[in-house]
Parts: sequence; C-alpha cells; structure tokens
Amino acid sequence: MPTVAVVTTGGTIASRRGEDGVSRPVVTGPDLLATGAERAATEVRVTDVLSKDSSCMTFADMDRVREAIAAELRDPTVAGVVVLHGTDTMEETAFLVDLHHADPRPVVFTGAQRTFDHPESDAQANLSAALSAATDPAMRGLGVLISFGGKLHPVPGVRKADTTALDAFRSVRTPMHRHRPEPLPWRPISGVRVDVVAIYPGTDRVQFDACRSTGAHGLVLDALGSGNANPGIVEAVRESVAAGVPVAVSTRVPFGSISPTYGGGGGGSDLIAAGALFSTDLRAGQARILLAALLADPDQTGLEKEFDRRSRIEL
Ligand SMILES: NC(=O)C[C@H](N)C(=O)O
Repeated sequence: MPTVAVVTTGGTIASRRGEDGVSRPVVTGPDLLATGAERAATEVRVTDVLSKDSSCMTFADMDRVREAIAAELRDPTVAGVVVLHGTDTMEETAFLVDLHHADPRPVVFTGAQRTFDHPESDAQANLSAALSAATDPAMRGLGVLISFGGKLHPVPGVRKADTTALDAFRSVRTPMHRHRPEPLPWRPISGVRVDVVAIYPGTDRVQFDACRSTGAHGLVLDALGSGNANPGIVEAVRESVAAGVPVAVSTRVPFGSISPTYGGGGGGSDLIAAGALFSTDLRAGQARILLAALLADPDQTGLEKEFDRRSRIEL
C-alpha cells in the first residue's frame, strides 16, 4: 500500500464555523483524515505544521511548509506528499515549493472553499482527489500541483480566481506537461522583503517610496494592461534600480502574457528602459515569491536572466 505524507497548515479545509458565523482553523490532521473511502487503499501519515488562515502566512511560515515537505521526501517509502492549505495564498506557498522541488514524486496542494463542518463541504472530495494524484505514477516529474474542485493545475501561473466557486483556481496557461526549469538550490526567504505596489489611474510615488524607505529588497508592480504604469512611476523605478533594489513588472489583468510593448513615458517599454524586470507570465503574488527566492541568494549576478527565464511558462 503506498504511503502518502499529509502536511497540514490550516485554511478553510481545517476550519469550523462558530456560532458567530466566523470560520477558524481548528481541525487537526487526524480528524481531517478520519473519514473517506480511499483511505483504505492508501497509508496516510499526517504532520500538523501550522494552523493558520492562509491570509496570515508569512515568508517564515512558507519556509516551514517547504522544509516539512522536504523532510517527508527524505523518506524513500513516501510515494507523494499532500499539503492542506488555505486557498487565499496557496498559489504563493505552492510556487515557493515548486521553485525548489527536485524530486519526481508528486507534491499536491489542496484545500477547500467550504469549512470542514459545512453540510456540503468540498473538503473530503478535494482531499480524496489530492491523495489519488499523490500516488498516481502519471503525476511523477510534473513538479508541484494544485488539485482543486476536480481540476489539476501546474503551479506556475495559477491563481485563486473566484472567492466562492468550488473550482476556485485558474491558470494563465494550462499545459500539464510543460518545461520545468531546474530547481533552485534551497534558501529560506524569511528575512527577504519584497513588496507589491498597486498601479491604477493616477498612481503617485507615495507607496513605492514608502516601501523603499522602509527597507524593501525588491518591488513588484501590479501594473496595468500588458505591463504599463506612468512617467512618475518610471522615474521611481529608475532610481530604485540604480540603488540596487530590483523592480519587477506584473499586471492586474488575469490572463495573457505581459510584454513591454507600449511607450509614451509610462509604458512597459519605458519601464524596461528604466531597468525594470518583466514577469512574462506570473502575476504579482508569484512574481513576488520568485523575486524573493532569487534575492535570497547572496550572489545576484544572474538575477535578471533567472527572473526572466523563470517567469515564463514554457510548453
Ligand atoms: N478557502 C480558504 O481556505 C480561505 C481561507 N481564508 C484561507 O486561505 O485560509
């Protein structure tokens, strides 16, 4: 019987709804795994790592989750790992793990939109599907996956796209068999600070400058359209890059690639001329994790090239 290591972190899948109508992550792994028919065919070993709503995740928490997964994979009897995680930041933690995942065995993240004690909870169905994926030989070598609402997503380019739908996640692109760059050597990202700056009509530099003056090591612009801002932000980017604080451009638009095609003083091409990096496919949440992972390396000579390469989803 294959063994699956289950790592729990909290989230709605591990939450109960109190009489005040508020959901809190109070269910532990053994309770989560107490029911479910497929358990008979799989040996499950549970480790509770965190008990948090994923909106409260820090980089230190994400490092802990990654290290817990790596510890499970050091056991050769483990066929795969399932990670139970809140949906709000699943795309970030899963992407951090994927960047460093150097093992053919599947690591499958899942969670739920409805609490564990909801009469029509999606928790058990999602857990069952994730356990099946973790033991499926066809999933080997695909990196980290999100299994949710009956769909399987490769992690780069995936994001939570619906606050309530049971299939909450959408991918910028959906190939299961895509080119995976070689894994990055593991370096914790706690201690690295990368901030996201929202761009909207009339954005001034106040947020950008506040992030810099309070110690950000890198910045991500959640920019407009295919990666555009305005002349004031372009100037702020120029100063930041010159001072050694890299700035990556992503977009608030959910789908399509991000490219520096517009000029006019504040467009993507002006941002590139000011020294910005372009996140070809990743949206701000995952671009932030990529930049943090690259900044965690004290040798930053290849940072621009690596950011460019790893922000693309290649088929
Ligand atoms: N559906 C969920 O899991 C949402 C919850 N706020 C979380 O991310 O932990």
